[in-house]
Amino acid sequence: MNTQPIGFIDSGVGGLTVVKEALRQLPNENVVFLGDQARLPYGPRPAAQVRAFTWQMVNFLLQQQIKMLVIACNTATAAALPDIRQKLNIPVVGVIVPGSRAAIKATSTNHIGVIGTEGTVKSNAYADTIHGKAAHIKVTSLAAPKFVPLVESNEMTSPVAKRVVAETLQPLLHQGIDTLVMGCTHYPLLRPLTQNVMGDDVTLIDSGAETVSEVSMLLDYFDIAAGPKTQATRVFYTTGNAKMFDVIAGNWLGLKVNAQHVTIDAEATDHLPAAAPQTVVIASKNAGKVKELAAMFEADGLSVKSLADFPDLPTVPETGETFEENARLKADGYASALELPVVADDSGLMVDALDGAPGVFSARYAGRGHNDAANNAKLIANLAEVAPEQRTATFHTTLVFAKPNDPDHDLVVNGEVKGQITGVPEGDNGFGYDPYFFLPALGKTMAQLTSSEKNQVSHRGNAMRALEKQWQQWFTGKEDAHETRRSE
Ligand SMILES: O=c1nc[nH]c2c1ncn2[C@H]1C[C@H](O)[C@@H](COP(=O)(O)OP(=O)(O)OP(=O)(O)O)O1
Ligand SMILES: [Mg+2]
Repeated sequence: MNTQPIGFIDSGVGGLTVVKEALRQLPNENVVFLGDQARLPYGPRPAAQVRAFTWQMVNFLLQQQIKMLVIACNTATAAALPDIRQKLNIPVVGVIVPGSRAAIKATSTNHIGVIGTEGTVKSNAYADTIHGKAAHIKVTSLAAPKFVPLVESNEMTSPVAKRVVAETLQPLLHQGIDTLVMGCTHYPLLRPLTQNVMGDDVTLIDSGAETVSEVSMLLDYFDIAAGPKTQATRVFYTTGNAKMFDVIAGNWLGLKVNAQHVTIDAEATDHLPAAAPQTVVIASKNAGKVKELAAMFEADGLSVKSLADFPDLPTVPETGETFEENARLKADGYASALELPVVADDSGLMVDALDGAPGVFSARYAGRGHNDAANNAKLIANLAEVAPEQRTATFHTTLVFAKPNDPDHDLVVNGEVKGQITGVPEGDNGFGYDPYFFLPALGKTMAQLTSSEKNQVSHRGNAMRALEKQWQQWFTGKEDAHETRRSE
């Protein structure tokens, strides 16, 4: 008989779904739980950082003399389980193998769906585990990054939750999936909504609950179970707000919970970057711009969305008088509407002989509506009397990167390229004024360049290179105020 506690760790309250199952299946066991809510969510963080945070939690629980460790977090299991298991001399259990095993047992169509955080999906841990045991099974994985914030804000049953769950799960419907792994310990708190969307014929696998069966078996195997006479204790720690934790944990476990707030080794984590986004939304309706910016962001390893992915979003009007004002309006407006980090571009052509026109009015030079042909015709007409050597012009781009609801900390960069306006258009690539914008150094118009050649010399490419130097640091909140303050 061993009355030392079993330790559970998670990024937040999600691990409580595992604890709940442990209280049910193993009522004699003492339990100590640590949720790292101060640094939640783990899902979007780089694996190396998740590993570092997980080790800090482990070290905290080792001081509580735990006899077994349960990593009640899929993201942490995917990133850190092998390393931790190898270095500790107590049994260490993760959630991915038990969840995979249960899913294989449940499926009869041999098509399993997996929902998880970006980190878990990216690690491919479920697909690899399932295929390692049963290669013939098809696994379709989907990141559901919006689920964790819903649970942590105690929004499990709100209309917002209902809409988010329905929208997120849409891609998994009508594919023959008969088993869905809830591959994040937060997700069972959204189980009723999830079941409703997937339909009653789909078996939902609660990886956490399956994990407790494994814990139970290992307690017997190592002969370290607590005896029947134990007066079991349950101790809860959070690195975040203890009151909020008590509310969610109390409701979920049906217990009076009195969590203690703890700080775990914050000093050691100071140098670590906060989570950088893995997806950027390019807040533009111009397919030409989106294509160019997407190519550059994708080369940096980010996935890209554009406003075309959010067709119902109202258009943000460009009422500013400068490129920067308009780019800020678009970036701030769309970032708040989408609750996501976005990049906006405001750009245009400035012709010296026309005193900088069309400038910020480039898109509507010939009137409202985006008609490149009409804009170009007006440009050429206005330059009819201007000699070729006086047709010098500049393309300008202002890019603004914005976080949701934080317009005072936008990251603003500019890029330009100089050229000449030709009388005869050349080339079919690019968009807008490209066929008339001649680059003397290359002997070609912008429309005669491939998109990657254009990115190497263009105003947008130059702005993007300035952005690449700064955005990671800016995103993690350690930006240099000079680079981000309003430049007017
Ligand atoms: O590389 C370029 N090559 C050719 N033309 C370009 C370029 N870059 C901007 N332009 C022109 C197109 C448009 O006439 C105006 C931008 O207007 P601007 O409001 O920033 O963009 P937009 O309305 O087309 O899309 P959105 O506001 O949704 O990003 O300058
Ligand atoms: Mg526009």
